[in-house]
Amino acid sequence: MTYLLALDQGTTSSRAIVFNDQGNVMASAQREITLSTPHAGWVEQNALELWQTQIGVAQQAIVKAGLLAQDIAAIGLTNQRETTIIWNKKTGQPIAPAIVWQDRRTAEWCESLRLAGHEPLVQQKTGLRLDPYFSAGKLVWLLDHIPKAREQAQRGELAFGTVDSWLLWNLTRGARHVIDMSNASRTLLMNLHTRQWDDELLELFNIPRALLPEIVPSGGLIGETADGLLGRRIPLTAALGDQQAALFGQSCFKQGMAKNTYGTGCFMLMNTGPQVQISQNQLLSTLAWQTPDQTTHYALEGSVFMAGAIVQWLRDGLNIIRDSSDVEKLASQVPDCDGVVLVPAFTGLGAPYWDSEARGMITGMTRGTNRFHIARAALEAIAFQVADVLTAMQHDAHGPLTELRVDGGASGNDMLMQFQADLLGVPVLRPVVRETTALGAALMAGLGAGIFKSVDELSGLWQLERRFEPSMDSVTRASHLERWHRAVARARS
Ligand SMILES: Nc1ncnc2c1ncn2[C@@H]1O[C@H](COP(=O)(O)OP(=O)(O)O)[C@@H](O)[C@H]1O
Ligand SMILES: O=P(O)(O)OC[C@H](O)CO
Repeated sequence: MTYLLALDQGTTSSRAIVFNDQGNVMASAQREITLSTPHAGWVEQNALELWQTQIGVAQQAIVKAGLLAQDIAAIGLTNQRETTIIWNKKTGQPIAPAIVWQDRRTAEWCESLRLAGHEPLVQQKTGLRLDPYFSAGKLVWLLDHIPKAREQAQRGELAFGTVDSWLLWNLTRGARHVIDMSNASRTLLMNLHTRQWDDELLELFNIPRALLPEIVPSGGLIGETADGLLGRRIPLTAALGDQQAALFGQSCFKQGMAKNTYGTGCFMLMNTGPQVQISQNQLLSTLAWQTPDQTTHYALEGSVFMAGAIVQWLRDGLNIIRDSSDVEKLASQVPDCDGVVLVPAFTGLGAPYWDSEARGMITGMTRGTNRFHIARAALEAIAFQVADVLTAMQHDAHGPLTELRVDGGASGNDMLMQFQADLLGVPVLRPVVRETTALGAALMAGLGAGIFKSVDELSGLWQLERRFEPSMDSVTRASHLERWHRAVARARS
């Protein structure tokens, strides 16, 4: 039997999963990550903790599977995207905490570039927007605020990377300073058409080129784990951003196929094939992956910042549930929200609104409103945001989607999935393996190591667990959406 190890460094935890070559989970290990918010709008993590937890769970997963390092044919890495780290090449020490994708400290930097009229050029080159979400602003912030960082960067003493770069640097003990193409496409610095760092953008943002990693394909030999880390050296044959990995793990290999991941946020990606398609409807264009045969796929993406995180807020902010999975029981105590709508604009709104100023709001409350209604409205809010993204995606795709594949922590919630299918009017398909992010990384690693000969060989591995059929009539659907859009308009004003 051949085994593949997926390393999945996410926002809330570091995970490692051992798969066999049929895509079945053999063993897994997971550790939570600390997140700190030292100022309003700031979100940071300790880069060393990301590395230490990730290597720790990798060792644990191999042991739990009853294997030795020599039994692992290859490693595939996948990660939270956009999160920005700069470290000293000599010491390997980060110069500051990692600035997490959710961090909004660079809102003013983005606004000034937007006011100067640069957004159309940036969008045409990168497929992205001038939003604090992406890495470039975070990188510039570090260069401008950490003493001596800019001079050191100019002298080539520092390295910039997203989480994949940082982990690959550590896994190879500094032998490789690289970034995979899908992660590079989230930095605001890679030209989506040439798949190279863009000199014009580097100049516009004043970023020294010496800081940047080498861009490598998502699948193919990147390097080997350093001696002593996991026992024997293991080939590192894949790296890709977690949402792109989930698209791959969902077997969305063909143009027009789409998935939505319900994690901390929600990320819907649709494969648009080998051509870049710049969105006309407030979505992002991104690189999905480049396989070892040099085939590149692109995707349209709708990123929603608050999804499962709303449920965490019910748990930690309102204390009305103990565990995230309790929300379904609470919400099903009432037949509907009784007019209550929750707009989860806690950190503004992502796609398709891109409004940093919008703030959270609960509308339609009466004396009869109770925690059951709030819990239900929280779940519905996840589905409403996804519906807005899907509408935009259908406009970009010039046609309706025929199905939506789903995964991520909150996709286990049957009530949410049924409401989602009802709102979309599209069947929602949940696979047996819901760890599709890790699966995607493992399968890509298998391709990179030559265990699988082509992507076609992988299509048969996807298995349906449950299909949610839409059952809501169109009048009810329209009235739900109308109430939601009215609430969104108020949260934005
Ligand atoms: N049954 C559930 N219903 C709704 N949300 C859930 C449920 N179970 C987990 N979640 C939410 O899913 C998120 C965790 O999903 P996961 O895919 O592990 O996230 P990430 O990859 O972003 O770390 C948490 O925000 C949690 O609140
Ligand atoms: O760690 P996750 O699963 O919340 O994913 C984060 C995304 O990659 C951010 O773009």
